[in-house]
Amino acid sequence: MKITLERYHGLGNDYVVYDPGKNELQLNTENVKMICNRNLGLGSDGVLEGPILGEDGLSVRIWNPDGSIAEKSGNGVRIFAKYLKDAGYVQKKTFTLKTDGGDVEIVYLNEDGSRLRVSMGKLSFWSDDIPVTGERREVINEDMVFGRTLYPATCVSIGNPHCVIPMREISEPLVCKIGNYSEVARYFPNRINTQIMKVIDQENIAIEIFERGAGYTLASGTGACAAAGVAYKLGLTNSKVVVHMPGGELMVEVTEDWEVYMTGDVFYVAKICLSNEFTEKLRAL
Ligand SMILES: N[C@H](CCC[C@H](N)C(=O)O)C(=O)O
Repeated sequence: MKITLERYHGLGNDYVVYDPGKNELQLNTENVKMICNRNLGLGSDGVLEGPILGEDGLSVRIWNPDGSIAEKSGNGVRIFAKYLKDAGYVQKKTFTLKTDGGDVEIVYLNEDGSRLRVSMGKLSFWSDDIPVTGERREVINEDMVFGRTLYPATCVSIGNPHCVIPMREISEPLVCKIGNYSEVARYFPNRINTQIMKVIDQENIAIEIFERGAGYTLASGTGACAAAGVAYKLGLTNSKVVVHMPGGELMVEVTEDWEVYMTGDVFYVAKICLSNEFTEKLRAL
């Protein structure tokens, strides 16, 4: 059984693509964790399993490195769209990709598909969509306790759940300190992705990210869309902003009815052929 995967990254948020049409192994929580393990396996911020071919189109399953499945990934769908072009599954300039968190519209902006614009779907601040416990309301600027500190949290779904906290200064240590509590806080039945956000000016924000099921990452597409939506909702920025992250920038645009468009790059790193020994290890999990 020869297993090959393709490694890409979106602004330093790295994924491996696992094509079930080319590989026999059935992915599961345990073998995904082993593949993503940065010491024992390939190391990755997740696995993109697909294309899964259905009557209603192409879909991708998004695995987190802790073995959980995410509804959507912004860097993930850009990377996967590039894979689909590289592997010859898609020739058109634009197409719809299905995810557990809803359909996204992909537009290739250049010849090799390394720059893409994605219609990421609609933002919802409603507690039952995210979800957040308590009576049904929009979760805007609510005091939430993470660790032993109170933070002004605004929560939003873009298919997957996000908590965004505006701050004067942001840093990796700070988002990790908060994220270790917020990810599993009692407010969030499905856990949560956390971004702390610094508003630079009306057209620029910066975020640090602690992802659900992955921890600290250098960039997050859905995190960037969530933060841009929160900044606009709170009246802190215009509807079109550049989101600055440690791994790079994404352009995010929010429409009047809370649809979100994200534009950014991805990069193809390598084809990876697993050793027989590692393949056997995965098959045993
Ligand atoms: N860990 C996230 C999914 C990946 C998000 C991020 N890598 C992106 O680019 O959107 C979750 O459990 O919702």
